[in-house]
Amino acid sequence: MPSTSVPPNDQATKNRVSQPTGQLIVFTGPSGVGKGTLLRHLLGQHPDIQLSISATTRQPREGEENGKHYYFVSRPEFEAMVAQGDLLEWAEFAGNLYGTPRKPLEHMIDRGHTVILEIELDGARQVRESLPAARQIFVLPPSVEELEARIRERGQDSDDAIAKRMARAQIEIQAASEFDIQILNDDLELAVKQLELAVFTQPSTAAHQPSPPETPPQI
Ligand SMILES: Nc1nc2c(ncn2[C@@H]2O[C@H](COP(=O)(O)OP(=O)(O)O)[C@@H](O)[C@H]2O)c(=O)[nH]1
Ligand SMILES: Nc1ncnc2c1ncn2[C@@H]1O[C@H](COP(=O)(O)OP(=O)(O)O)[C@@H](O)[C@H]1O
Repeated sequence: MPSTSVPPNDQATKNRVSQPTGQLIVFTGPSGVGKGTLLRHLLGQHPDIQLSISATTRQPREGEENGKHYYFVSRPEFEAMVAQGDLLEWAEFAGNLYGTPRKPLEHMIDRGHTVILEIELDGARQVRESLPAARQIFVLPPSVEELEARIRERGQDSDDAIAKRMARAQIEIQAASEFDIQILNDDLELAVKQLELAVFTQPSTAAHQPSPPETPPQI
């Protein structure tokens, strides 16, 4: 796959001499499927991979830190970011706004990093339009019942927030086939291995491999 660079949006970027560019990976799946868990394992093994930090109007959960898990902002602050073109993509999810700050992402990609955007379906679709070379991965749950059990077990969302997430989950799961790669998160260890493979395998290389002959060549 060709590397993905974020379109330049200022003069300094346009004037820069050519540098290695990294790849962008979009990572999507219904709330509670285990995206955060899978990424923690992946980043534990590959600390060079960067995770984009989103802006959100959601209230911080217990243990979440501003600037580490999210940039927690007010709705007017978020709307100002949108108006100034500061976000690569953004969407409303379960009553809150979420978006990807453009500048830090450009910086990481330009420095040659692999960067992962953990974002919901609408945002993934926006990135597919603006940066079609970004690899898109979708995580599936073993079942909708198991998904709800995981959200409840996590114990961090109100009943209302869980109901909104479950309603959205049905729509998101139906869109899984739009993504380049689907990973079933049933056995966690297996799913982490599949994620590693999805991130580190270059699909264009595989696509250009000659197919093996059906019968061994005659000598
Ligand atoms: N479009 C978009 N979605 C995001 C962004 N950041 C997080 N999300 C998604 O917003 C949804 C809700 O995230 P969160 O409130 O942390 O809940 P959780 O997924 O249940 O842990 C998830 O599907 C995230 O992937 C972003 O920058 N843009
Ligand atoms: N393969 C798995 N099997 C069982 N439970 C899992 C698995 N993956 C994640 N979980 C659990 O599911 C819950 C939701 O995971 P989380 O990573 O927060 O999901 P997401 O980031 O997609 O919202 C957590 O309690 C987590 O420990």
